[in-house]
Amino acid sequence: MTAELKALGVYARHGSKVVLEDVTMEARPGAVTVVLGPNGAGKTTLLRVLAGLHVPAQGRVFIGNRDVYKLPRMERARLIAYVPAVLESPGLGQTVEEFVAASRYPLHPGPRLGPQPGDLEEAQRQLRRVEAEKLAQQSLGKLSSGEKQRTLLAHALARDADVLLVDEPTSFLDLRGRLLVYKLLHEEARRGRVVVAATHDMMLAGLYADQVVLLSQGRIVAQGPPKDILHPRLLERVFQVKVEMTRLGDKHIPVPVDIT
Ligand SMILES: Nc1ncnc2c1ncn2[C@@H]1O[C@H](COP(=O)(O)OP(=O)(O)OP(=O)(O)O)[C@@H](O)[C@H]1O
Repeated sequence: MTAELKALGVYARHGSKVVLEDVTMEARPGAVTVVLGPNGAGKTTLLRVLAGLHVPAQGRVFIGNRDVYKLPRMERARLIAYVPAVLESPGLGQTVEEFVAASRYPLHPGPRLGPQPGDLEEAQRQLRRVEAEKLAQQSLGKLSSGEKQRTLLAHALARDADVLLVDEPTSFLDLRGRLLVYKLLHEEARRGRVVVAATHDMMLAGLYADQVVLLSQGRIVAQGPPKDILHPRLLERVFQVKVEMTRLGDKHIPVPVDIT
């Protein structure tokens, strides 16, 4: 059973600029936690801090009682899969299938010897899940933005990690792709993983979040279940837009209708 992911009193900087201040949050297994905030709020930095990729200036990050920054690198890679918002890989000569399979290297002890038995099959399985199986033999450098985004998610899913951290996972996707990705994130959560997704889209948060962490100017403004956090007054203050609520089944969805 996966343990919860916790940030305690985290401060983070880029150079001399402090971009996260006193962030304390928890993401529990079984739930999709959405980090919601406008451009520049610190979402990417927070996800990278949680992933063990951006050392906090202060504070700590734990999976259960294990300090993420004290884990050996390969063990951390086995535990945490991080999906950046954009693919900036130097290995653009690789095929999509090779790239996705390479995500499984941390699962195999010893030197890197190329794909191990089962890795390519797992890559193909994850490419099918993101509806990108036709891309398997294409060069990574020749994909559209949306195709790259699907490939990045398949890459993370192939790691089979306890913790899945995804940064703006649907920014380049068509409507079916968006619905598919959040469906997959819920499937992963239901399998007992910790799933954290960052977005600036309050409607997506209303539709898909089990928990919301609302971030503004590097600080957490509120966190909890969507029904407690996604209130027009709070959202209007953070996003500086006028918000109306609409109902969809048992969900209350915030809809931005104008700028303020
Ligand atoms: N490499 C960097 N060097 C200096 N400042 C940075 C760097 N990366 C981010 N920042 C600054 O840190 C702050 C938080 O950035 P971050 O990318 O974490 O925000 P975000 O909420 O993910 O934004 P967006 O929604 O626009 O992607 C911003 O003010 C940004 O200008």
